[in-house]
Amino acid sequence: MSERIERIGSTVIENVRPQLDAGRWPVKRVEGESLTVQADIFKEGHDVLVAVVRWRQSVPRSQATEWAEVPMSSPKGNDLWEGSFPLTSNGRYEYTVEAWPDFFATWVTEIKRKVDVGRDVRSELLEGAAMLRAHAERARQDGNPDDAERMLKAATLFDQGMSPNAIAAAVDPELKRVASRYADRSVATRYDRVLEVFVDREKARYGSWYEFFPRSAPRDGRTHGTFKDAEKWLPYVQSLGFDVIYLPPVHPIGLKARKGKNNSLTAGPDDVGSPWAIGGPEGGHKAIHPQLGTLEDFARFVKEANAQGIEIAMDLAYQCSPDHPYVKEHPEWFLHRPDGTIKTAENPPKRYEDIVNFDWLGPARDTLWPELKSVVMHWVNLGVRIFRVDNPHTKPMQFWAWMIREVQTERPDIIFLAEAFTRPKVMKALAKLGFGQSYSYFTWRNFKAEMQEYLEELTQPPVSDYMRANFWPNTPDILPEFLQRSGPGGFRLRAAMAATLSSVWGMYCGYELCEGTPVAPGKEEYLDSEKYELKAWDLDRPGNIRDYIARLNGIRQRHRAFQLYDNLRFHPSENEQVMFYSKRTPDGTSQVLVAVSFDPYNAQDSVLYVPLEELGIQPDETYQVHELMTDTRSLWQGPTAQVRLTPEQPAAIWAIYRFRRSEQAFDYYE
Ligand SMILES: O=P(O)(O)O[C@H]1O[C@H](CO)[C@@H](O[C@H]2O[C@H](CO)[C@@H](O)[C@H](O)[C@H]2O)[C@H](O)[C@H]1O
Repeated sequence: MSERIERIGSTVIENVRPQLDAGRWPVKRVEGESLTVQADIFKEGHDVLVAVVRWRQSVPRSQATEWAEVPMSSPKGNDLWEGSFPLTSNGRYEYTVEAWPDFFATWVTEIKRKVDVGRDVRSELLEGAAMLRAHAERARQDGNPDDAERMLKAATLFDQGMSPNAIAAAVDPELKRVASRYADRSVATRYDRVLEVFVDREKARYGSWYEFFPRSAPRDGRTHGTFKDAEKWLPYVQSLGFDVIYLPPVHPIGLKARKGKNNSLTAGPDDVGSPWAIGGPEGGHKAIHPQLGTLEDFARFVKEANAQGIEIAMDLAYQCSPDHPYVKEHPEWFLHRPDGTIKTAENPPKRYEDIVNFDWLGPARDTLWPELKSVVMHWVNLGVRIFRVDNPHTKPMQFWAWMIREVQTERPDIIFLAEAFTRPKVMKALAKLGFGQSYSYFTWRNFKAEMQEYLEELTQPPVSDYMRANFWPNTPDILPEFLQRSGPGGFRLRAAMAATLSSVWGMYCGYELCEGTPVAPGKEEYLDSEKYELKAWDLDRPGNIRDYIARLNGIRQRHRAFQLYDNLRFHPSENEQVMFYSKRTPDGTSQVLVAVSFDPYNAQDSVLYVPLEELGIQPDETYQVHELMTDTRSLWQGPTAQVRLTPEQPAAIWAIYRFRRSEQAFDYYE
């Protein structure tokens, strides 16, 4: 028989899920969750089947465990089986499925039927006795003599022929349970793949990001900031409720081909250059820009931020200014033109004249790749645990797959965010191969139907099994057209959407000030972009929406439903300008409803259809809602509610409280 046919086994295990691309990549979960594994399992005939999920933790190696098993069940009896195992800690786990026929249990089922219709079962009892002796032998070998004894006693009784005692023993559920432990697993089928799940720490799923340029920290637009200046921003960022600070590159910046203000190709003597043009005489990817400080200053900044409950996400831009030490020391790492010059980089239609690219798959990759991994580990050793990876889609997939797996095998707590705005399949492939978070098209979804359709795709399996979209209403590269015309109402509503639709969101400094002037009509770049100059940020600027942002983040912190990613459900709202959705924790202890307007200019009214059944509310039940943006409470009853949203309050966020009858009185719970 061919190996292929052999592998089917007598018990068939098919359609094991979750699994990604035939098991090529791990699915993703977060520590504290469990993984529910499902499979279609069946066998010819009517044998009773037993199935288990086999699992073990494989990374970190210091916590690797032996294979363990959890039972699977098929509650509906339709050959669909499932079982769950706990993902208690950050790392990589393996799992597979095994199933086998339990012949003794089958025998019990059959003998019951025969006895019920008065058949002579003497011969069947002898078969049962033989089976129990084989089971007893396995029990003895496993070191369980008591179980062996119990089965042998029943076998002796069966040998003595048909008696009320023998029949009673044959159908005794306890005997069946004991025997089942020693079923003959040499006939088991094991699913022919070992699958993986990568279990991130919670920060991969829930976080509120704030981006700022530390070199602008003094806020006068003239003085180059240091990490010590940036430390002074920590209380500000904290007051807005953010818990991750993402810093654009903090390395020395090249002089050759340095860009000037507003992306000009000629820089003046005082121009600071784009921080993504990494590398100068002072060092490259492992060095700190001398005007920002020293490595020690950086490490201190990270420590101070951590002490204030904020993690630092570092930019990982694998590219070099022509002045980078690598260019001189390792010319073999770069892509050269036929005339011998090194090629400059681009992300069409954008051109990056101040940087050059590595020759990713060239003959020197065996030294290049380990060096690039060592860049990550260098910063990890200084306390960084999150990396925002610049333009990963312009580098080969196999490099990322290798690099992320290598890093996370040593340090599973490291999280990588893919800054890839490109074709959907490419973005998904990056997520599959290991990026724990991804940028998304949220930034450009301006209408209800397209937003709902996109979110439904992102937050449901199979995509939610491997991709977590981090929603950014702006970045230093992107001032969306919508915000250029919307006024503060638009800034409020886009922030409310980002912060309540996804459990991970972020914004770039200036958003809270409603900064919305483009470099030119029809362009998405900011005028006087901070990418090329120091900025004088007046954080108290009139018309700012700091309180609004802080309130949104505070709600996210207090209401756990917002901290989960795949729990978003849309519900009908009669007005096309108003989107209505809910989020709840699986145990129902946190449940929220959100209505948000797409109109930054006018008030919008809508009738909302409350998903009473999903929220566990009876049709005639009165429940309390607490609108969290305005801190107002109301009593609702029935399947509809009315909302008015305005540019000042474009989102309503309700926590739901149900009345519970206690012995003394009614009290309510979330
Ligand atoms: O290409 P993306 O739109 O994904 O943008 C990211 O990568 C760019 C290249 O690193 C980066 O561009 C900035 O740095 C370049 C190199 O110094 C410079 O030539 C560009 O003008 C500047 O915008 C961009 O900021 C980053 O988000």
